[in-house]
Amino acid sequence: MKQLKVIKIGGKLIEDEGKLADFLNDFAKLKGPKILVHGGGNMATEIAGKLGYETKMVDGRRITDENSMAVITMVYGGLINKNIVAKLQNRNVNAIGLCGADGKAIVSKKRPVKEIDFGFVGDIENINSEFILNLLEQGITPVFSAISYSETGELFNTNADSVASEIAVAMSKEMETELLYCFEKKGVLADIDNETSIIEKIDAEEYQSLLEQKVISDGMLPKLHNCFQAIEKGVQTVRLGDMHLLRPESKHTKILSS
Ligand SMILES: Nc1ncnc2c1ncn2[C@@H]1O[C@H](COP(=O)(O)OP(=O)(O)O)[C@@H](O)[C@H]1O
Ligand SMILES: CC(=O)N[C@@H](CCC(=O)OP(=O)(O)O)C(=O)O
Repeated sequence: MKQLKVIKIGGKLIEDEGKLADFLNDFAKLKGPKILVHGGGNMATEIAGKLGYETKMVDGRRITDENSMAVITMVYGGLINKNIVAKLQNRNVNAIGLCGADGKAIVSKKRPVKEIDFGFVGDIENINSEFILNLLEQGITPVFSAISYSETGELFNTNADSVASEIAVAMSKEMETELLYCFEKKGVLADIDNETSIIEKIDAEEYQSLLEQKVISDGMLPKLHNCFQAIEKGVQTVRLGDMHLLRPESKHTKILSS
C-alpha cells in the first residue's frame, strides 16, 4: 500500500509568519503524496470583530450565523488558503487550494439543532476520495480549507480537525495514512502551563481519564475526539505536536488504538 500524510495546521501557527514558514519548509521537503488541511478560527474571529460581528463559541466550536459564514468563506477559502498555496508554490510544491465544494470533495449535512443551534455548520457525510486520489496521482498537493459543501448547494463551516480526520479515514482505505495535527503546543500536555509535560502516548482509556480530570479543554476537546475517531476508523497513525512535528526528532503525542 502506498503511503500518505494528511497534515492539519492550526490557526495560531498560520498567524505566526516565522512558525508558518518553518512548518511549510518542512512540509515542502516531505517526499511522497501529502494533503494539507488548515484552520484559521482566530483570524476569522479577528476579522469578524473588525467588521463589528461578535463571535460565539461553545466547547471550542463556533456558532456560525450568516455573517460569520460570509467571513469564513472569505477568510478560510480566500485569504488563508490562497496565501498558503502561494507559499507552497514558492517552495516548489504544486499545490491546489480547495474547499469542500471543489470537486465535491467534502460533502456535509447541516448539523441538526439539538441543545445548541450551531448555525451554518456541516457534519461530513462523504469524502470524494477518488477525486483526491486523482490529484495525488498527478503529483498535485491538495490544500483544504475548513469549508464543506452540502447537496442543497450551500457552503458550511466545518471544524478543520474534523475535515482532516474524515479525509484521513477515507484515504486510509486506499493508502497507508498518517494523520498529523500541528498546533501551538508540543502535544497533549498534562499541565497546560508546562511545555515539557507532554503526554507521549494516549490510548482510549487514558483519553477518558484526561476528560474526567479536565486536563483537556477548549480546542483540545474536538481535536482529541477527532484523533480517536480517526484511529478507530482505520487511520494507521495519528500524532499531535507543534510546527516541528514533521521532523523525526520532534517530541509529540502519539494516539494508540485500543
Ligand atoms: N491538555 C492540553 N494540552 C495541550 N493543549 C490544550 C490542552 N487543553 C487545552 N488545550 C488547548 O487546546 C488548544 C488547541 O486547540 P485549538 O486552539 O483548536 O488548536 P488549533 O491551533 O489546531 O486550532 C491549545 O492551544 C490549548 O490552548
Ligand atoms: C465548526 C467549527 O468549529 N469550525 C472552525 C473551523 C476553523 C478551524 O477549525 O480552525 P482552527 O483549526 O484554527 O481552530 C471554526 O470556525 O473555528
